[in-house]
Amino acid sequence: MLVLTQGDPAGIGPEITVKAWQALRESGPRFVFLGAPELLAEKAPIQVVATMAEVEPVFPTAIPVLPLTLSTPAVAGHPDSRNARSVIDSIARAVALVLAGDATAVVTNPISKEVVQKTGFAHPGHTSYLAELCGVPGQDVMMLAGPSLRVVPVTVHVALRKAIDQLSTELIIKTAHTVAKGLIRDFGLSSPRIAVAGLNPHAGENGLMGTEEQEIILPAIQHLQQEGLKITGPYPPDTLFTAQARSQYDVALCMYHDQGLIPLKTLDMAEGVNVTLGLPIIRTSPDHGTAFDIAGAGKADPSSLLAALRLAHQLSENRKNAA
Ligand SMILES: NC(=O)C1=CN([C@@H]2O[C@H](COP(=O)(O)OP(=O)(O)OC[C@H]3O[C@@H](n4cnc5c(N)ncnc54)[C@H](O)[C@@H]3O)[C@@H](O)[C@H]2O)C=CC1
Ligand SMILES: NCC(=O)COP(=O)(O)O
Repeated sequence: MLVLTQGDPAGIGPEITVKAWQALRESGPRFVFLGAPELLAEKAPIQVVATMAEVEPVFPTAIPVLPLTLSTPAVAGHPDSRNARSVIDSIARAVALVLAGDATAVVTNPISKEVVQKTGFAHPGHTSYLAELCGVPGQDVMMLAGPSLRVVPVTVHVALRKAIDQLSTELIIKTAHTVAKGLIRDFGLSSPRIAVAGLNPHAGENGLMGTEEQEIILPAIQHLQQEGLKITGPYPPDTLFTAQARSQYDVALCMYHDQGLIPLKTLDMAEGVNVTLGLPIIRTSPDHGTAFDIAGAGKADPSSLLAALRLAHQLSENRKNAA
């Protein structure tokens, strides 16, 4: 049984939750929504439950809801930081359910980083908060996975100037270790092929356009190769995502957020899934955000959430079988 968080109540989370339930109610995978019941109640049959034991038989006929309270009524498209507490509580309670063995994986609906950070939330998003909740702070790695491509940004939610400053040989090595372990254990790849992007145009062209490749990235690759990893690069970023290049690797290690997420969303926006590696639990999420601009309009596409629910189920089965 998966647990699906509320996400921002003013975003498209409630709408895609209902659409996902309509698609999965007969076939599964089954999930329980951990959020305010009124977000779904007008759009679909719901059943408020008190414990996880009640969830399973409810799913084919109603969305099972473990209830949370909002501080103020949600208005689609108009986020309100007074509801940030319930957004954060939903994530924390979902993780606790999985750690306790009452649910198999956490799937998160999108949150607004701006809204939660206004209330003092100290994390740039779910990913590092999940690691903290799981007792493994700093071990989290973000991976976006789609049918065409997997990407991992080595630096994530920081300004581009800071991302360049944050890049280090040690960070690349640590990230690659987590990626290789996750792809082997959860995705069933026996020897994942990792391609590493350069940072600069033409991957620096031998120092002509930047030295990070020679000073930071190449030493990490050489170290990891000596450990036996199938890792190559640094490759010029502009040709790393062609169909021919993608056929040569299982995951691309990217030096900053948009270097990886632009190709991923361009190729796979509808079916892209955000997976957190490095945790003792499985967590997935749609690749998109809160989409406040279309919230409440009935236009939201549930495909990425559906892919996230299906992948969470598959990964938890893989992990169970591997154990
Ligand atoms: N996992 C998460 O919690 C994520 C949260 N965010 C947050 O979401 C907020 C908005 O971010 P944006 O950059 O505007 O990205 P966004 O993904 O929310 O929206 C970008 C564009 O794509 C459209 N779109 C997104 N998902 C769609 C769907 N399922 N169906 C139809 N159209 C869809 C939107 O209408 C908008 O035009 C920010 O606060 C950001 O931090 C962004 C990405 C992931
Ligand atoms: N760009 C990906 C994103 O914003 C998701 O972040 P997180 O909330 O999963 O950490």
